[in-house]
Amino acid sequence: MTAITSDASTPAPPAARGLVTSASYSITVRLAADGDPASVGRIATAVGSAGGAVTAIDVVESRPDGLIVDVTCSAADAAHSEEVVAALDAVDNVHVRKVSDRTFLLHLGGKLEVASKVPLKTRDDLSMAYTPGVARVCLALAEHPEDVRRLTIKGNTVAVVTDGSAVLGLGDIGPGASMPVMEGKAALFKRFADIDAWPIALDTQDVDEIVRTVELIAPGFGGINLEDIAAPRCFEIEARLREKLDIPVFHDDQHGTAICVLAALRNALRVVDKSLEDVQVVVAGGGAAGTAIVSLLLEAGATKVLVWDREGILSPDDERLSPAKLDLARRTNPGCRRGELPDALVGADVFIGVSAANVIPAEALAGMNERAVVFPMANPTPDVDPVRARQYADVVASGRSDLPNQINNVLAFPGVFRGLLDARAKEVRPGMLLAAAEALAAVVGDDQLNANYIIPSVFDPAVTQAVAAAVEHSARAEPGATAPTTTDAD
Ligand SMILES: NC(=O)c1ccc[n+]([C@@H]2O[C@H](COP(=O)([O-])OP(=O)(O)OC[C@H]3O[C@@H](n4cnc5c(N)ncnc54)[C@H](O)[C@@H]3O)[C@@H](O)[C@H]2O)c1
Ligand SMILES: O=C(O)C[C@H](O)C(=O)O
Repeated sequence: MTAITSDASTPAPPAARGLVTSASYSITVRLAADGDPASVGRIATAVGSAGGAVTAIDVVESRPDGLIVDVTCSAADAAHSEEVVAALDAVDNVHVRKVSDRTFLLHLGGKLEVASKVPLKTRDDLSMAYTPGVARVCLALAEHPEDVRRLTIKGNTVAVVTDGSAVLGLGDIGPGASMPVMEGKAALFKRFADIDAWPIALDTQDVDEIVRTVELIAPGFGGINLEDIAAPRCFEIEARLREKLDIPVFHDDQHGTAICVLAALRNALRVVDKSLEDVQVVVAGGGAAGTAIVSLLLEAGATKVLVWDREGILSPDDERLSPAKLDLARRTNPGCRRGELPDALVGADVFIGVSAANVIPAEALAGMNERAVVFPMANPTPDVDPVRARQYADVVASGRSDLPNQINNVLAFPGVFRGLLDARAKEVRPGMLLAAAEALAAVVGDDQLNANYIIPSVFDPAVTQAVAAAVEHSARAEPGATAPTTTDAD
């Protein structure tokens, strides 16, 4: 648990600073209060006046002369948590005993465990689940390797593999520090698709070593989810693994994002009554997410896409470009248009931001066409302020959970892998990604669609089901994309 750090300056009240409380800055403060019945009310008032939100007050101990109380409340950030604690400490006859950060408490010991699916209560159980009975199953698999998916965890297990080089918006923080994200991803796989995923954080950023390591561990997995590996290394790693392995390899930061963006864009264009084939799209950020988004949009029928990155609008005649960006430029900008992001946005219908925080002011959107669609998705701070973007666009979506239209990969990857595993897919093909995006878009019915609801909630059970069914169907329809069916070894 981290200590909550102090800030010597006196900040303006949280509401005046535009702060919004969030469960991710949730604290539990243990307080000793006197026996005055009004104390609990004073405690709640103190939290509220400091801008915090009380979510629970639990009496831990009651004595004739006082109470020990746990107050749980949400704050807006770490500094604000400290203001809330200070406000509680200032209440007459109330003393702060301990402050716990609930997000850190939730991570104690990690977020995952392995559970046995078979009973191990008797010697008979042991004889079947382990030696000697297990040996017969091993020999059967040696004879019929195609049955490994059916008789082991392989058929329902995904490796979540990272090198810790591009973790969330945090950058290259290394394999150990990446583990909470990888564990979280595995927890989401289980929660939304009942897939047993395992975090694998590699202590190398060498492409050859990563490829070889994943190749070596692949026999025990039904799929590989590459996660938070920096571009352009991620492109080569994925391509080489796809070449070598007979299980699907899917870099979620690329393809999961692309599926969600295409789904959201399909619905946004329904709202503004424009078609993908006709709109001018501008993508900021030609990295992992941007490259995959562009590929899927082109696959889906988009004809006018420009990509902007550090070098300006990516153009095939720009000698500074890396091979990956050059390829992107060739596929999007044959006319060699040059300029900066505001130039690209003049006359554009759609802006998709997957670059970095605040790369343009909202005013730069003014040059876009009527009924513009703007998706600034850089996390945690979007490429352009999504609230101010509403002045210039009819539909706005971002990665933020505190605004409408949150685009998050969890809408896609659980269903994608559920479908791939159920189809016994050996590989991922573009048709499967397209099918996933169209199915995700279709979850929002005509009677639900509006500018603030272009993408469904991840808690809608129809989401994973629809994506999984579409991917499974698409995989089965693709010649050679699935493994042969099993024999009846039992
Ligand atoms: N669902 C989502 O909300 C979602 C999904 C994926 C990525 N993202 C966000 O999108 C962003 C990019 O992710 P990625 O995985 O593609 O990262 P990446 O590092 O592979 O790519 C980022 C690209 O943006 C460019 N870039 C960065 N800062 C720039 C600047 N100031 N000006 C111009 N170009 C700049 C980089 O050169 C790079 O090509 C991140 O903020 C990430 O959190 C959001
Ligand atoms: O995995 C996610 O949902 C987060 C996203 O990919 C991001 O990089 O911000």
